[in-house]
Amino acid sequence: MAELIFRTGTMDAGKSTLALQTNHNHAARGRVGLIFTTKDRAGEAVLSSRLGLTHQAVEVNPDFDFWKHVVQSLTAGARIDYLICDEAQFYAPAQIEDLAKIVDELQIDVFCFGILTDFRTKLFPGSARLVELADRTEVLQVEALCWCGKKATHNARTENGAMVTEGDQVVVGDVVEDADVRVAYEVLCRQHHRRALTAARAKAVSLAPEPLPFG
Ligand SMILES: Nc1ncnc2c1ncn2[C@@H]1O[C@H](COP(=O)(O)OP(=O)(O)O)[C@@H](O)[C@H]1O
Ligand SMILES: Cc1cn([C@H]2C[C@H](O)[C@@H](COP(=O)(O)O)O2)c(=O)[nH]c1=O
Repeated sequence: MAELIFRTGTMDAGKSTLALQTNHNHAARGRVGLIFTTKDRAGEAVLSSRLGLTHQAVEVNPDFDFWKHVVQSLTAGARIDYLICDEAQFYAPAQIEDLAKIVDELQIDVFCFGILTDFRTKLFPGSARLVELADRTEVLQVEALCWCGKKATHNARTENGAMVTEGDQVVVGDVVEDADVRVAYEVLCRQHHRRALTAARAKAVSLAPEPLPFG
């Protein structure tokens, strides 16, 4: 039976790497797959991992029709055993529903990869629909860490080095600790996300001079 699988984790957890490994492992056994992504940091129509691997992909725009694309390919004689779908948090809920239909009606495995929540800790609509529809939702085993050493569970957005909790849900960016980068991201544990305590702020606080003792 084909399956819809959602593999999730914070930013920088290794999702795109796993997407490329999944493709490699299936292709190595003679299975034929299609690769999709959207808004990858490396540019349009490319799936990139921070480990340096990249693969050409179909860019999923808001009006992209998965069902039509797959049915047209099959009708033209192509073989499709599986789909790899990266940055799936950005897909529209209707596109996720089409992926579920592809699994059920065409018996094609669909492997989705993406983050669950945004910088405000709110679910992305695409990820919410995946959690609702997937046969399995798996959290990546390789854990990204908060600066304190605990497992990172949340994605923080920084603007000019300071954590923000307001703004557009979608802003493409990377995890970098550099106050000169206008918009960046940092993974944190819940406690430090709640307190807006990023690595830079924690360092600044720990370097602040001790107040003079009174009396
Ligand atoms: N120089 C490096 N050496 C070893 N591993 C690295 C290096 N740079 C990045 N990584 C690994 O790559 C992971 C990020 O991979 P990536 O697939 O781009 O993440 P995601 O798609 O989840 O944002 C990091 O968590 C780390 O494990
Ligand atoms: C938290 C958050 C992230 N994004 C963007 C930033 C990146 O371009 C991607 C995540 O990519 P990764 O491969 O998982 O590192 O999502 C965003 O647009 N809004 C957010 O709130």
